[in-house]
Amino acid sequence: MNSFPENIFLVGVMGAGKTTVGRLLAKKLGRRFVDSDHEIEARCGVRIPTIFEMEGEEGFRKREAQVIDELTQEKNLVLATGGGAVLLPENRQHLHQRGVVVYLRATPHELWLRTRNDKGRPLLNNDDPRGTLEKLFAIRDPLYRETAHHVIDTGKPSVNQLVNTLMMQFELST
Ligand SMILES: Nc1ncnc2c1ncn2[C@@H]1O[C@H](COP(=O)(O)OP(=O)(O)O)[C@@H](O)[C@H]1O
Ligand SMILES: O=C(O)C1=C[C@@H](OP(=O)(O)O)[C@@H](O)[C@H](O)C1
Ligand SMILES: [Mg+2]
Repeated sequence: MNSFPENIFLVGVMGAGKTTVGRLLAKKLGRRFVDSDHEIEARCGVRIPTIFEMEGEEGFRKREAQVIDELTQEKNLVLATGGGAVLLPENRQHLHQRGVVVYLRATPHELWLRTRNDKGRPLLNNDDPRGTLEKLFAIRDPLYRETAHHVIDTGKPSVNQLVNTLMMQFELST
């Protein structure tokens, strides 16, 4: 038995490292890892951009809320959410109340460097992805802070360093 929190939920803007850090953290803790985007894709049988094309962002958000409600009721899970998961109050509440939430934070510039070659994020497939990230950061940063129990800067440290820092932080705070 270890003293780590039962559920760990990662939030943050696109490119913060939720999927990458979450997967390694779960491996080190021997926990199940789920990414809400991957779960939505598995249920729909199509990739995220196709869901946005067919149902718009609104349709995607409904699917995301359903998946987050279900997954947050599990135990011993590391969950990487999509960057927009905090937009709905019900998601913020479920995440905050059902696990320990970590906000992986980075600057819009750092986020842009990490996402600029990846076409799998429909909200960034426009002429000004950098400006979009700045706007999303401004709107969502307060929502991530409201939802999270911990905030950690991910701009400089490696994925390994972040996972080690998180494991130490959980050990100290439980
Ligand atoms: N701490 C980090 N240092 C360097 N690159 C990172 C770091 N965290 C994530 N990345 C890279 O950034 C990209 C986006 O990471 P990802 O985990 O998909 O972010 P998110 O799920 O938050 O959108 C990936 O190519 C990943 O390898
Ligand atoms: O920020 C957002 O609204 C989104 C973030 C994406 O996940 P990542 O944050 O893992 O890239 C994915 O859920 C979808 O493209 C929408
Ligand atoms: Mg992700």
